[in-house]
Amino acid sequence: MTARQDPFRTPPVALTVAGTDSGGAAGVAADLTTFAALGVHGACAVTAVTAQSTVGVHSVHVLPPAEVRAQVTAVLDDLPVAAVKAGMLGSPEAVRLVAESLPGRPGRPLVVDPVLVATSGAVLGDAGVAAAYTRVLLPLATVVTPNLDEARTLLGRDLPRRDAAAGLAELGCTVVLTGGPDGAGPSTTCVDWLAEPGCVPVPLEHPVVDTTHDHGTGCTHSAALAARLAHGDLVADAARAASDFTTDRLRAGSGWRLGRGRGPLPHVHTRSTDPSGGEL
Ligand SMILES: Nc1ncnc2c1ncn2[C@@H]1O[C@H](COP(=O)(O)OP(=O)(O)O)[C@@H](O)[C@H]1O
Ligand SMILES: Cc1ncc(COP(=O)(O)O)c(N)n1
Repeated sequence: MTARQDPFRTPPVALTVAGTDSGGAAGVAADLTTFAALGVHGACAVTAVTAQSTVGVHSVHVLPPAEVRAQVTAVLDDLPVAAVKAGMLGSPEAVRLVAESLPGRPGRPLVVDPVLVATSGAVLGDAGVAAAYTRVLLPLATVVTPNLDEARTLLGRDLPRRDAAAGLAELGCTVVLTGGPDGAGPSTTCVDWLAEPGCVPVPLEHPVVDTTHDHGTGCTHSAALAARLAHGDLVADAARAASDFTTDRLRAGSGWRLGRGRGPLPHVHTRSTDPSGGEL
């Protein structure tokens, strides 16, 4: 029996270090609801407060590093954190803080979603943040989950998806390069590339979901990956499960109509669309 089927079992704990989204779609909101959906207790350290909605990002307020450190320390002092997810960090200082306090290691893997630009195009991490990710944090991450634009910015080169995934894996972390629909004509398949250091990259394919409720998709995917690692999955299994969970939730939300722009995914509000009824 899994943790989700047995609500009386003490769940594993995952910590997200990320920004808030006032619209409740991305960042800390997506992470905590995804953790809950996958039978994990979520703790959080907030790095930035954003005024944002389904339409776009209106303002960003990055918190002082000392406030982020205080939250991380409070959680680590008390709770048995089994996995960490870093989302929007917002400043090079916060990137360094995560590297110092929460490096990936056996027993406490670190998933880094290197958030630089929101779906709406707003900048959530500048060139200094990108440089700190590459130099300081990615070598200490267990898994990194950039989209293609983020991977190209981090590498400073325009490469095809597979090569970008392999290039980042050379830093010593496993990479899941996420790929929503390409935009280059109608496509029925999304391909994420899984690149483990020293191994040939493997494509993880799943069907494209036609939906306007996709704000926070990358956050959902990386939080699901951290949740599965908190349950003890191997990285490759966690990556596949994260992809399945995200697709299932995109499908479940495709009939929702919330907001005037790109709406949130339903992490806990609707039944699984997985026909096998399997535990995602
Ligand atoms: N429309 C979609 N249909 C199916 N899967 C999708 C869709 N959009 C994104 N995904 C999947 O969601 C996950 C997060 O991807 P992505 O959208 O690239 O993240 P980000 O929000 O960081 O750009 C990946 O597994 C990706 O393949
Ligand atoms: C606080 C915060 N963190 C992350 C994202 C990225 O999510 P998306 O790529 O769906 O805009 C976001 N918009 N806001």
